[in-house]
Amino acid sequence: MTFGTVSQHIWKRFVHEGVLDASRLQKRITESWFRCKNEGVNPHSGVGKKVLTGDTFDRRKKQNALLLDIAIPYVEKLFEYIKGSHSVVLLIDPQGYVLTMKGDQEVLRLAQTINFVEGVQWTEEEVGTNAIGTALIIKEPITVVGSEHYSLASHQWTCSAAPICDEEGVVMGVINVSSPVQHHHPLTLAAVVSIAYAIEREWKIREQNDRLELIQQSFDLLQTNIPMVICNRKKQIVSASQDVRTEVPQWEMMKVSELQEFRYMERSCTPLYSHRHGRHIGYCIHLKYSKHKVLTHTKKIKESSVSFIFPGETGTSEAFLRTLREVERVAHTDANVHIYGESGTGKELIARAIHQNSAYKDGPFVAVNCGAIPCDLMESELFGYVEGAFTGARRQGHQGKFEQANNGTIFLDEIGEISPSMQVALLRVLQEREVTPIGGKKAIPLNIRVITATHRDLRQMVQDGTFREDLFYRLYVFPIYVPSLRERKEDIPYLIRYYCKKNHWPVEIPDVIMEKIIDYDWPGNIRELFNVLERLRILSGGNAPDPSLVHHLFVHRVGRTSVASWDLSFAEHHKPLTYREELQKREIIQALEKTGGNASLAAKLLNIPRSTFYRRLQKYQL
Ligand SMILES: Nc1ncnc2c1ncn2[C@@H]1O[C@H](COP(=O)(O)OP(=O)(O)OP(=O)(O)O)[C@@H](O)[C@H]1O
Repeated sequence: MTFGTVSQHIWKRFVHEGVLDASRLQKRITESWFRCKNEGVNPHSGVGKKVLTGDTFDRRKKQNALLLDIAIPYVEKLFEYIKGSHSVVLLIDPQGYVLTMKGDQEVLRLAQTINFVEGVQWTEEEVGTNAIGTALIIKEPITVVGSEHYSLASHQWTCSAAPICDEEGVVMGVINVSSPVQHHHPLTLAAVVSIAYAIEREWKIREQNDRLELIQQSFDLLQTNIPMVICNRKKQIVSASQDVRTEVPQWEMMKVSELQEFRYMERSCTPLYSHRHGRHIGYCIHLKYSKHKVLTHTKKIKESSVSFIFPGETGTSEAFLRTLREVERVAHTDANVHIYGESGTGKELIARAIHQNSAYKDGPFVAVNCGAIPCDLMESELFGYVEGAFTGARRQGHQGKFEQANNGTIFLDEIGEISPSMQVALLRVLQEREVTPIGGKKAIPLNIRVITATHRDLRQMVQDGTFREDLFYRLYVFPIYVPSLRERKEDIPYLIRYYCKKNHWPVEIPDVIMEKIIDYDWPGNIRELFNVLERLRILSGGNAPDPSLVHHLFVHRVGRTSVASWDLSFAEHHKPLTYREELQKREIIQALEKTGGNASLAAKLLNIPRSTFYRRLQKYQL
């Protein structure tokens, strides 16, 4: 039997054999099916399991009072016009709970048979691909028809949903219309999109009105001799006392937590309610001024009552904070994460942050640079080998990276560089969640979080046929973009302070150098910035850098930007070497010179294994 665009045959092949001809399915549905498979959603069920009732449901409705207040009249209006068309209209909260449901009686009864009722949580994780849950993840409107649903229980249904977002793109809820599949109407999606848009506009007007009221209330609340701010519900500042306004030039709509950078700490926080409608609209926050600036290597970010550890400098740019919010969202799940962004932007640090904030945090974090391992060594590096597996194998065998990372996280950097045969082997390990060392007979079960990264466009590689599509969907479950330093220039002063503190170099960078640094394009991103600082520190002999050093730093012109002479190599390859790496490179060149270019002898001379020597040759492009 065929419903909508997908035949049951395609669905069956995917759920039973994992085989999918993606050209037969729309992209969003394909991606969602892979997500469901990875999450272990049961394709043969799909009946609602988590249903809130009584007090718990009332509490949830209270939490979403504003959404309900704005959206209910639209839900009712829509229902008035689609009554008798065998449909139900639903309003859903950001966590996927159905807050209200209006519909034709016979359809409500049918919905009850799969527990599609008020209070149920209707997310991808609970019931598989469906318009509501999938719209919540992709933040786009979507229609899901018949067998496009991942789980069997919804195969008789067609659903169209549109997310309701605030001005910053945060999902506030979802509006959805569902019908038995034989009553599918192609224009339903247009209707839900229009309703979502109308709700968003009204939401915006209400927020503006609440903001005006907060400003009015602040006339009475703000006292000139006490530092304090008035904020909206998201703790963004709408009004501030005179001293805060003077000390913090960009205070307007800044998050209260960011005031820490200006030495203001939160002392007390009182909720404020509207005199017009009585709902909670914001906070009055008393501050205290600290003598010392708060600067930590490990920052705790408090956002919407979830705490999150980041082992580096966060800065204040929206671009990077957006990335951190994604990290925070995905860290506690099991989803495979793919991190992409230019070289040196901090992809490995992001991977570490995910590990440290996940359930695997007590296990190992094993990073593997797939681009640095020669093709023929890759399999033994990743999967290990047993004693006597091949000529030249170590006596006691070798534990592979997957096994080393068991119960923790494996970070496969430069995943785009692995060979086609390795892609097949990796896919097998990911599918079966076990690894068999070369020459071994026993498979080792894996309980592991997999994070991958690349500076290349993996999607393009799939289109070009150089990266397997099935492996791509396994790895690309939750992509995270790390912005380049050019996109977050306001973070540069924070990163400089971070570097100085970490290297016990308590100096002020002269304005003239700071300006040059901020002006520069940073093709090698944070790695290049730290490299430049390291040079600056060495040239200054550990003292405060002299402004005249600016001329020594920027002497040659390469391409469109000026770079220092010692930076020519990385400007060309877009990947700067650290000071240690440069020493290592020099040692290798000297050893090769001494041995007349004989690699084995050079490796012996340096007292390192030949495989390491070859890896370094490749790394330094010698
Ligand atoms: N937010 C940050 N705070 C402090 N240090 C950072 C930050 N981001 C990156 N770094 C530092 O910059 C350097 C490069 O970072 P990292 O190796 O994570 O980048 P990458 O994107 O993985 O690079 P590649 O693509 O070349 O592997 C490292 O020394 C790292 O510690």
